[in-house]
Amino acid sequence: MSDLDLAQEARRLDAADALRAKREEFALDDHDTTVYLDGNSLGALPRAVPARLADVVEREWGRLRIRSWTESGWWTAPERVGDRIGRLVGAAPGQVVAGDSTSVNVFKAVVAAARLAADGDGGRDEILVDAATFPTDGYIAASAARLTGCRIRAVDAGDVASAAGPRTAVALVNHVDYRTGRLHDLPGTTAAVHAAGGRVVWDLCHSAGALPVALDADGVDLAVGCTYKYLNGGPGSPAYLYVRRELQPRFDSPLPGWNSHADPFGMSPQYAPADGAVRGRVGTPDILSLLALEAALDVWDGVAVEAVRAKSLALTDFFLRCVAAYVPGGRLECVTPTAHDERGSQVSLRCADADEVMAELVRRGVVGDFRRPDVLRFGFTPLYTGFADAERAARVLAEVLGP
Ligand SMILES: Cc1ncc(COP(=O)(O)O)c(C=O)c1O
Ligand SMILES: Nc1c(O)cccc1C(=O)C[C@H](N)C(=O)O
Repeated sequence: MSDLDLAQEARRLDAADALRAKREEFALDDHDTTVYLDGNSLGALPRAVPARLADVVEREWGRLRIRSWTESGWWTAPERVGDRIGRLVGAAPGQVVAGDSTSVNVFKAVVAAARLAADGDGGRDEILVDAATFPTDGYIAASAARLTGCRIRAVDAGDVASAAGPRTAVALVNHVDYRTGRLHDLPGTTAAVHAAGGRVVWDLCHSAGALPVALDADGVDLAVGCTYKYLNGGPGSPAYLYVRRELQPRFDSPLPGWNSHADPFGMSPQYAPADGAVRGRVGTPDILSLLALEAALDVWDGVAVEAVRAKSLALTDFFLRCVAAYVPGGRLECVTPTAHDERGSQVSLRCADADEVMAELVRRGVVGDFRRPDVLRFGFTPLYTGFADAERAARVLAEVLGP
């Protein structure tokens, strides 16, 4: 198909796109000159956030000051925002708490899961870790292992189900691989680890807000994720922790700060954990970031994650078609699976001199990112990425790679 045909098809697909209007809710005023395909690293700014943040600063902090902890709902914001995230990851209210970083929540979840296993039959001393994990998860799991007397075993995420055995305390797995964009089998892996008697912690950083996640329905024990990618919460916005309701009474946090106390203002020297998701809190929440995130989540009102997923797959399929049509064979290797049930919301292409290629793409207005040693990563955020963006990105990529 010629460039013209694909450009026309892109316009037709954009015109028929039910999510098209959502793009206007984001500050993407440079979209004539820039194609932003890095929402899997830092989501774009929802237009409503600056005014809300100004209100939080000027009125809630500036005028109400300390009263805002109660009158503006600051104190309960971690659970309130957690519930809104819960809707996007298939968690009924009361199981998700927003706060801290993903790294810190990985620590809480893995140590708590290892403690649960020790509580049970005691013979479990193995933490399985996705061998290709985003590094922070691996570092933290290794520290959690040292603290809990466990040992780490790294296995491919796809092999966790078969690797889980009588020694497995917990498996820490990424739902979508950050480098390749491979989507792992959450229901099957969770069921297999459970059948072996272990617990599973899922890292949802690259799936929440990009595809349906069914934490409750799939029986997940614990999950963590960030909110600055597909949830558009802003740089360093709070992460979240899901603790399945049945496990909450036995969730023994390794970071039992005063915010997780049953009576925080009792200021007791004895620790008594709160019930419910609150138990996952640590110290004072980062209110400015948390309330920016809360405002950012408004873009999800009236949006079904299933519709986002359908568009994500259509966008990534279309991008791959455009790349195949425009880029001469042999220049790129796609490392993202083409099967829909194995693909997240990104396309990763391996090529020579990928760092220089990405730098040139960015200079020409196509913003993706480069992951060492040789991966060009393009993230597709269906709430604001269109088919014409995908076509243009592929065309500019072909220009950069040359004949
Ligand atoms: C899978 C995954 N886990 C964790 C993180 C980062 O954790 P943190 O929010 O603590 O920086 C990222 C990205 O930064 C990630 O892609
Ligand atoms: N969290 C990030 C940051 O603070 C600076 C730059 C990038 C990031 C990222 O989120 C990287 C991302 N998790 C990745 O998948 O590569």
